Amino acid sequence: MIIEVLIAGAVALVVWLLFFKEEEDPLDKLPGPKRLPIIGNSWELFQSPPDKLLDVMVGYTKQYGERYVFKVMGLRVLHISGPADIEVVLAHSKNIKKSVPYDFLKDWLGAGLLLSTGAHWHKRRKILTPTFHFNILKNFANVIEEKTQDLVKSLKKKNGEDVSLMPTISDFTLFTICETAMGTKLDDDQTSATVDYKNAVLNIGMQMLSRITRIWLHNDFVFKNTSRGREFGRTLEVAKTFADNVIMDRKATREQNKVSVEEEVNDIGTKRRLAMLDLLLEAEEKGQIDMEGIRDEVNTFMFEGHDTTALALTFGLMLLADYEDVQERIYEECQSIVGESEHVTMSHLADMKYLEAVIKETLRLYPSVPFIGREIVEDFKLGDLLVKKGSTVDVHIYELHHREDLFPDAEAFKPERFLTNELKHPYAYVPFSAGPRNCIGQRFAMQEMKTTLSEIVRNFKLVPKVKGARPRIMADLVLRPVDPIYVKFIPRK
Ligand code: HEM
Repeated sequence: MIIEVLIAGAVALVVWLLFFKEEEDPLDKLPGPKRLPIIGNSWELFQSPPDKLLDVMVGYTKQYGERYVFKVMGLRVLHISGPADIEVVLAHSKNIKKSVPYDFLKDWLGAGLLLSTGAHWHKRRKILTPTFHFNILKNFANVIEEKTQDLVKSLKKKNGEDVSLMPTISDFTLFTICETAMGTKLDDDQTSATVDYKNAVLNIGMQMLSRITRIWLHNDFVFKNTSRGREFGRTLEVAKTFADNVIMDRKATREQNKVSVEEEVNDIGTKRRLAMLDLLLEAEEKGQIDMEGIRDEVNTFMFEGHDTTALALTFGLMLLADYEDVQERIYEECQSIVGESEHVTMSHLADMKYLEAVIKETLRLYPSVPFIGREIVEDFKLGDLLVKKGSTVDVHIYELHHREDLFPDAEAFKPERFLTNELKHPYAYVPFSAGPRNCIGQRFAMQEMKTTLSEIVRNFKLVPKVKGARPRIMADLVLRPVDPIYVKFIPRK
């Protein structure tokens, strides 16, 4: 470790002496932790334990306000948490390039939708957008409902014992994204592969965080030749092999059944399942995407499509267990809409306004994606402040959602605040981001979360292990509980 630090220091000094002549920049006038010559705030970054980065960032926002600058070597990172600034950044049509830390994922997610930029991103977004069209989501409804029924059955078998939420729920969301978007059923005999995949995703997040804090590992060549880099490579292989198997499985099914996307779209209402992966495989046949591109998208959607919703559901169930009155109100809403009907349908879901408010409030308090980073490719202005090309902007969704001026009594769980749809600013609430790079899967996510929570509340009363207990949280790619969360699911009579 000491050697790594000394090498980093020596390299930084040589680079600075040889090439560096800092230009003046309006961002330098903004507050922030004291920036040292050459290294800026790299030392603070290095000193922050990766699992405490969220706390450190929240602390800086409290200390310096809604705009502060953190400098990593010569790179100025502007951190913002005010809705007006966030609107300008997220709505910008040119500044859609992701920031440096996202590059650390490129050996995993490649040029998939989350990481790509420019014309490549536009082309992919156009191919993939139809996958989340209302009619296709309607087609997914059967699968989501079926998976939810499986979850309810497995929770009933627990006989009211404490259930650790995250592993249980992330199995459910992983199985659901595989069976809907990928058209691949994960059989029980794949359980160990599923666990390996989920652990790999967790490790990737942690490894990425520790790389962020060690700036000498930002360089790919250096990183790949360290033990951390080699370990990271092995972890990626586990995640990528899982995705490859899903692709092979769907390819084999298509070849056996001669599945066609056209046929399946026309078959809405039947049990046939249309998959995003089919759309990609058809695009491959038309020469619009190659196999590597498909792999990148499958890795991207499998990660984005299961981890984000698992976290939102986990935090949501934790809050419901604590707030019996909220559970009862959801139950009554479900009874009045669904009645004794066996299954929840899309039109039932559309009427569940209170449940929707509960989900929104959960995502306000615990946004699955707490930060978004952009590398600025074109100068732009935030009011009077010029933000120059080459800087980075970090959008702090977490702090935005916790502002007292936007959400009075901000730390309290109050779903009613979303019943009136009156936000104090159109960008006060952006759990799915906004603008051109907003979340492509948000309607899918809402459908899945509504189906799951309504079925769970229809079937169980939720009881917390310890009332009012809250886990410590951390942010890697997503916002995670550090401690396990346990809830009892007591079957309703
Ligand atoms: C509660 C659930 C979810 C939340 C809170 C969420 C949030 C977000 C956010 C904030 C972004 C912007 C990230 C950035 O700019 O760096 C994003 C992008 C994305 N999300 Fe989601 N997401 C959720 C569920 C899903 C699901 C279910 C899918 C897929 C089925 C998905 C697929 C994606 C993809 C592919 C992108 C990149 C879009 C692009 O850049 O064009 N997400 N999501």
